[in-house]
This record gives sequence, C-alpha cells and structure tokens, in this order.
Amino acid sequence: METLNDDCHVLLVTFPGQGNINPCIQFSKNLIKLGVNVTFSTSLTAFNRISNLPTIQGLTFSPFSDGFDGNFKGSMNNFHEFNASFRTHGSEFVKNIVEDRTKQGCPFKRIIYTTLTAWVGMLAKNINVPSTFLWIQPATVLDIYYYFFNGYEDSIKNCSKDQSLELNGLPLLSRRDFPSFVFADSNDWTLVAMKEHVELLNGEINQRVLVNTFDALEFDALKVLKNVTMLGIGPLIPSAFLDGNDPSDTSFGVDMRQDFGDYMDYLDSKAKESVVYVAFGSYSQIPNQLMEEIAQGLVLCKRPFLWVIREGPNGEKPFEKLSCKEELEELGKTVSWCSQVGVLQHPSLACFLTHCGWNSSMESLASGVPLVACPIWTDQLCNAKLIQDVWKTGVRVNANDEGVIERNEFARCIEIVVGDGEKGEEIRKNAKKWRDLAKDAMKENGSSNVNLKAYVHEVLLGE
Ligand SMILES: O=c1ccn([C@@H]2O[C@H](COP(=O)(O)OP(=O)(O)O[C@H]3O[C@H](CO)[C@@H](O)[C@H](O)[C@H]3O)[C@@H](O)[C@H]2O)c(=O)[nH]1
Repeated sequence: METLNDDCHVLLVTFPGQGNINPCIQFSKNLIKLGVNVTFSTSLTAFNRISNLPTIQGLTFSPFSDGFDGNFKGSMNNFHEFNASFRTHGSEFVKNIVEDRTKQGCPFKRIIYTTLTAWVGMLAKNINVPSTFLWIQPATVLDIYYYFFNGYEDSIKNCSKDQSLELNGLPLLSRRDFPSFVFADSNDWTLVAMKEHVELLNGEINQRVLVNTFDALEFDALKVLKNVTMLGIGPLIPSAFLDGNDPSDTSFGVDMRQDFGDYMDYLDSKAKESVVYVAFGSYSQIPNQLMEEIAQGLVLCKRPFLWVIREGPNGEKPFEKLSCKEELEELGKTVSWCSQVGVLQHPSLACFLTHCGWNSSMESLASGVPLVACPIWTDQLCNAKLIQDVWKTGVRVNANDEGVIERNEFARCIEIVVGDGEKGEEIRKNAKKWRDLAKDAMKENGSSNVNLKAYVHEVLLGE
C-alpha cells in the first residue's frame, strides 16, 4: 500500500442503497491502497442501519441527515419523496463540508459521485470543485441512456417486442433488454436522474468516467461515449476473492440487515456444486405470485437450495404466505440475509437464481457461478441480456403470454444450468472463463488495476 497523503483527499457521495454502498466501499478501499484518503458520505437512514461500520485507515464516514433519519420504513414507502429530501439535504451537506475543509486549508481534491446522484456532479460544477462520475452498473446501460437522450428516445421507446435495435458498440437489443427506466414517464425521478447524468456527460470533454466493469467484459461498450473516456475499474468486490493480495478483505463490511450466519454449516453439509442459491438483492420486493412460482419451481427441481427471503419494509413475512412451506423446509434453507460474496465462493454452489442486480451479476461472475436470470426492473433487464447472450454464463427465464413466469420455467432453467446437457456444460465452462478474466483484470498489471492507477496518478495526484 502506498503512503496515505492527506493532500489527496476525495469526497465520495452515494445513494443510500445497499447495492450502491457496497461497490462504493470497495472502490474506497481500492483508492486508499493507492494512497488516497476518502470521506464517504450517504444519508443517515442507511448509516443507522449498519451495525458495525468498518475501521479502515484513510476512510472517514460522514453521514448526513436526509429528513427520514431512522425511519427506514417511511423512506421505503415513499421513495419519490425520500429522494427529493435526500437531494435537498445532501446538497446543503456537500456545500458545507466542502467549504469547511477549504477553510481549514485542506480542500477536497475531487468529489466523486455515483449512479442516481447526478445532483452532486451539478453542484460540484456550481461551486467550482472538480468531480468524477463513478457508474456502478454496466457500461452498456450507461451507453443506452446516452443514446436515449442523444437522439434515440423514439427508436428505443417504439422498439417492439419482435424487433431488435442496433446501436453502435452494443449487442442487438430488443424491447425486453432495455433498462425499464427508459419506458417510465419522462417526469419519473429515475429517468430524470439518468437524464441529468447524460447532460453532465454531454458537457464534459476529456474527462474520465469510472465504471464497475472490466475491459475484457465490455470492450466495445466502454468505447461508445466519445467526449469522455470510460475506464473499467471493477469488479468492485472484496479483494480476497480477486487478486488474493489481501486475504483479510472478505466482505464489504457495511450490511444494512442482520446476518445470522447460520447457513455456512448448511452449505458445508452439501455435495460439491449441488445447491441452488436464490436471492433478489437488497431492494426489490418480489410479488407474491412470483415468490410462489419460484418456490414451486424449487420443489419440482428437488435440489437443495439456499434462499434469501427478506422481510418487507412493513415487517411482511413472504415465506409464511407460500403454499409449499413444508416441502421447502425439507428440501433447503431460507435466511433473511447472508454474506452473499461468501456464499458465492462456497464449493457447494451449483447456480444462482438472481434478479441480475449489477453487484450480484459481478459477484457471481467473479466467483464462476452460473446463473438463472430473472430480472425485475431497471438495469437488471439489460444485465440479463448480457448474461444470456453475450457472456453466455446463464439462461434467462421467459414469461408466458399472460406475463407470468411459471414454476416449470424456473425448473427448466435451473435444470439447463446445473444438469448434464451440453448447454449446461458450455454455460459452466463460460462461467469459469469469465471468473478467470475478472481475476486477471484486478491483478497488479490487470486492466482495471492499471486504469485505476492511471486515474489516481494523472487525475488525483497530478492535479
Ligand atoms: O442476502 C444478501 C443479499 C444481497 N447482498 C448484497 O447486496 C448487494 C445487492 O446488490 P445488487 O445485486 O446490485 O442488487 P440491488 O440491491 O437490487 O441493487 C440496486 O442497485 C444496483 C446498482 O446500481 C442495480 O444494478 C440494481 O438493479 C438495483 O436494484 C450485493 O452486493 C450483494 O452481495 C448480501 O450481501 N446478502
């Protein structure tokens, strides 16, 4: 590790979701290894839910009030209002902390802002502080928003179910492959946030945008934006699972839910590559009907499973509503939260039935675990396309004519991925290939490591 240098101190602001905080924490650890100090900020609503913040030299946590402090339930129930409040309070906070540090004679070198917080980039411009955008979804998804807001809105919105759209640098995309936000109302805050990101990018020249991906994974997609340089600096997952240089770095360390740790014995007791792991990230609540079909699909497969079933924001217990509870209890195990990066490394894992959140996608890719892709919304739809058709590390479930993904479909896809057929063999081989390439990217001379070092030396230390 290089010597920490307080002249090189950045402020990192992120949206307060687990799927945002995890990669940002890992990014901070990687910056610190290169001698950069990081002040990490997001809202108190998130911080109040993390029971044990990690102590890392060079990392300072600086949460701010978002108007919903301590009221996680309230924030989840009214997301639009929460985001507006987060943004107003956050803008005040960023202005004040930047001013304070400048007055103290140790100004921030840069503000780093992430997906969904373009307002931080806009504010940085207004107060004349340089900023960098860290995009924590695939480059392909950023490219799609870039095309969407630069002349392709109608072609994308009008792309029908049976049509494919050709966009330079991207695979052929059909309607179901686009991030769902592009079909949202133009006033929807998620689409507005993406528009702000693209407008900021349109106004940049020669800036670097950091992306949680790696060169080999999205070689062409990383070249789509012409006026800025996209740099793959991922996968942003604990380094023990990648370069192995720091065996103690085995978790993000910032879980917002309690991990009871009672599943490793279960995994230990199972045969090699036998367990189906099921999890849908940290945010989406799965509709009851979908839960039931997944449950029945697992019963049909008769394979051991580990299924993360989170409580709803109002304390709902979705497992209790399933009609096949007893059969499920005999076949496998459910938990309310787990250390997913740890679980994905376990030799007993056969496949991961996932919603294709980008962190889950990268974590499984870096662990060589093949996927059954069941995307729900946002980037997950595009991620599923990349998983099935570009990297060929999994299969995507299909809905029937009524839009229902049936139990037989879940069973069919799981069997393809873990069964003896040729397709399963190919998928498992690809999963191992991409795992090795992900690890290569994070090695000393790997592309992501070289890209991050160049950013730190040329942009942060060189300023
Ligand atoms: O039991 C669990 C379940 C999840 N996780 C972790 O939680 C994170 C979940 O992230 P992700 O897979 O990306 O899902 P979401 O939480 O749904 O993430 C949101 O944010 C992502 C980044 O912008 C988007 O790609 C997703 O679509 C969006 O839903 C991952 O690091 C997981 O390892 C655990 O540690 N334990």
